[in-house]
Amino acid sequence: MAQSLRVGIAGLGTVGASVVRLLDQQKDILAARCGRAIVVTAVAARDRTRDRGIDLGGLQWYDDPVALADAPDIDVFVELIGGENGPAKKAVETALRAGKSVVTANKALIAHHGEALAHLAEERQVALSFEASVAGGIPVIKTVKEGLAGNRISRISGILNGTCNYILTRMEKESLSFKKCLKQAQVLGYAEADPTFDIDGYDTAHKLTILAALAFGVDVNIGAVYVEGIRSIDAFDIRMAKKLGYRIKLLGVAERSESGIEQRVHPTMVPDDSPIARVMGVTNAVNIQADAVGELTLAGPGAGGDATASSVIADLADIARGLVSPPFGAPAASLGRSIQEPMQVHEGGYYVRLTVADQPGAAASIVTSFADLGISLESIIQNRSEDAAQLDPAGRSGAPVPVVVITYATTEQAIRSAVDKAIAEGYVVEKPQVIRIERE
Ligand SMILES: NC(=O)C1=CN([C@@H]2O[C@H](COP(=O)(O)OP(=O)(O)OC[C@H]3O[C@@H](n4cnc5c(N)ncnc54)[C@H](O)[C@@H]3O)[C@@H](O)[C@H]2O)C=CC1
Ligand SMILES: N[C@@H](CC=O)C(=O)O
Ligand code: NA
Repeated sequence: MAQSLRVGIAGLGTVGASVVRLLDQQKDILAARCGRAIVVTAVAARDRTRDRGIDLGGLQWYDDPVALADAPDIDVFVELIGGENGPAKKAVETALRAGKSVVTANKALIAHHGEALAHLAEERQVALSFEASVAGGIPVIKTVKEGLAGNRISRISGILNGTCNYILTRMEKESLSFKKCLKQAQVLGYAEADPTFDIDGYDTAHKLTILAALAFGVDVNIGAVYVEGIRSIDAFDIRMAKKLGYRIKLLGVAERSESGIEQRVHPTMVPDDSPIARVMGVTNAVNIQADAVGELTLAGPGAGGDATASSVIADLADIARGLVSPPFGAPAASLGRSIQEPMQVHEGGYYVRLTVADQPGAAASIVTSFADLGISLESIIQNRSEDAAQLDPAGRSGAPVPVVVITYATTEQAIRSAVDKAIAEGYVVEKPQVIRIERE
């Protein structure tokens, strides 16, 4: 059998520990498939004493991941530390400069520095692989880069953050608080070290921009993504969505338009009988629309140690087989500038919740504000329903009342103007809630 592939792993947290354990557990199957063994020979981690439930005996230990990245006795450097800059970036650059292939699960790093790192990898003719960085265990990067190489992709969208989908699912199904669900996602190892990346939508944006670069052959441009997270979604919106026949999901959507590429991340109401609405818990789903294959949907675990390790190991297997290709499919120098569609031109339906003082004329002023902007309303819900009563259980007269407006397709610009106009009328007493609706 050919020489073993010697792997150095930096970061032995949720994903790193799973990679070490799974590489050992699957060593025979991997050796048979790759024609050579894949062996962890060295690690870099901060705490030598922590019990990670894995056998680290006999491995060389580095305190500094950059020193590991430069070590002459590893062939591949695996970065599982995380973070856009700091030691992760320095170590990955060091490994690539030293002519070593790199595998990483770090979407923040790739979304911010992917192009520069791809140039470096291509110059040195080594691999820079990041299957684990998007949708955890789903082999979506391989699918787009290899499986769909003969397609022109028009749209790629989906649920790309396990933590947010887990939170929204448990809030809906078990009426748990946002805070409690987030805490549980952290305990299960789904959330980022700083979970604001999850709940404020940036993690989804990182993943989306990586997919957009692969799908459309454009630069990795995180600045081009419109981002909103799920922090403002509350139990009332979840219940209203259900009543109206929708479910709320955090979606990432990258789509070609006539004038550019739209990249957006925001909570979205989807029909509750649609396939995307049925994706629950930590599961992610990616829908791809392409000219030859038509439509394709991949679903599977989007986070968690073993599921993510599965993708890291798939990248290592490719490297063990000697497969090296440009990190973004096309050579980095050929990636075109993406022309970002401004969010204001986005068209679709909207859910708008305006909490107003319970006074005569309040609801009528909202209807007028929307009508003045030419927005057609599918429905307006403003009676003192049980939902309103829950906001104000005493049912006091004059207490704030939520007025929910569902619109037919209109533009983001029109909605923003209508909401501003409604606020200017003086009845609105809380920050409005605006959720986009995807009806198909
Ligand atoms: N947890 C998940 O489900 C998924 C995580 N990822 C990504 O994988 C990467 C790792 O994530 P997790 O394992 O969840 O994080 P984690 O926080 O559990 O593990 C990171 C480890 O890196 C260590 N570390 C920090 N600085 C270091 C340094 N200078 N030298 C050596 N080790 C250092 C930390 O002590 C920690 O043990 C991140 O980029 C994350 O975004 C990607 C997909 C899924
Ligand atoms: N925090 C991320 C981990 C995987 O990428 C998520 O919840 O999806
Ligand atoms: Na993946």
